[in-house]
Amino acid sequence: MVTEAVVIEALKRVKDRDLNKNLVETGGVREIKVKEGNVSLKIALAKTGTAEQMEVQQEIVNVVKGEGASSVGLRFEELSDEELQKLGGMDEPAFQGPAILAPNSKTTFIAVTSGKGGVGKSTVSVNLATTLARLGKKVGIIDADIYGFSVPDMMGIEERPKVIADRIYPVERFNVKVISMGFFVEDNAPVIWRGPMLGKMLNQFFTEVEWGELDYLVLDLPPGTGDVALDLHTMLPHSKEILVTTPHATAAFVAARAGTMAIKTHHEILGVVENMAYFESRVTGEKEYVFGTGGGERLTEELKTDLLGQIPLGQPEINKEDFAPSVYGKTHPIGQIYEQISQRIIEKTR
Ligand SMILES: Nc1ncnc2c1ncn2[C@@H]1O[C@H](COP(=O)(O)OP(=O)(O)OP(=O)(O)O)[C@@H](O)[C@H]1O
Repeated sequence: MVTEAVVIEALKRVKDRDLNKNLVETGGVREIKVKEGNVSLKIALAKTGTAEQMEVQQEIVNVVKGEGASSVGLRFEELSDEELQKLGGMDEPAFQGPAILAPNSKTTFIAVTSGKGGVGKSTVSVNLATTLARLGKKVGIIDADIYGFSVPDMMGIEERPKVIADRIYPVERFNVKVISMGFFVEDNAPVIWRGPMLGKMLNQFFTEVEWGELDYLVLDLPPGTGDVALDLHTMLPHSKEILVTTPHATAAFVAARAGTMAIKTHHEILGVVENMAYFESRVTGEKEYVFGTGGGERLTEELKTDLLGQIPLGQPEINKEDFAPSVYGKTHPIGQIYEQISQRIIEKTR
């Protein structure tokens, strides 16, 4: 005959899915009434209104009927916060993805974005990556600018990544591990990318590339607020953003839109880099504001963030032995500015 004691024993065989403990252990059996084979129960779970609740419900009915009950009535409620705390909180579902994306990953993701093309986003990405590495950090860069992958050329990379046993090994240059969409495209052919393809490609860069341990992974994103930027926001909820703009009012205005998306998706904006900020005459030292002034400042005000630095117009020295057309050396005045910006980034991401 079904009794209260029998029902309790049966409920020990049913687990609260979120706590991985049986309903008696969790204190979730709130009420048991047994009357002429009819059992009525009130059960508290960590979470209700979920698919797991439906499973638990079915399992309770099965085990109690298995003990001879002719009917089982059920009501549910949630365990209190204090009870949950005493039970050590809910079991986090085990992370399934690549190590670099795991919640305990030590890698800081820095997405470099701009509103408009041609403002120097790739140049800034490459130089931040190389100076962060120069300052002793373990750094990787993903050239995700599928409309204009330029990072390999800018860094003077001619080789391709090695593939060993289905794992992709990034190319190393100036102590930065580099992966670019350009490595996987034949003969610089134009590519028509559709949204889902872009997301897949990016996902592969996280799952199939052997990054090793990284302090920073810099992402050179396509300009604007398109598919890739959106995918990335979902894929990397903790990534931090740097916005690149020129001093021109229009560039700053468009960049603000990209920044607003970061805010909406709860991404921290590390700050703004104003590129092509001025031209400094080597002869007189006088500064000319060729593209106007104030774009970077206006953007920082709008997004309530910091101006990380202003980079003047200027080309790197050409070094024939170690050719990299867009990487400013340690002693170049612009290289020094990048070093200061990198130092600020390190401070802000400690
Ligand atoms: N501070 C600078 N001084 C002089 N030239 C610069 C500077 N910054 C960038 N450039 C040049 O401007 C051009 C555009 O730069 P870059 O490709 O980095 O821009 P981008 O915003 O990434 O463009 P896209 O979105 O089209 O890829 C390049 O030829 C680059 O060498």
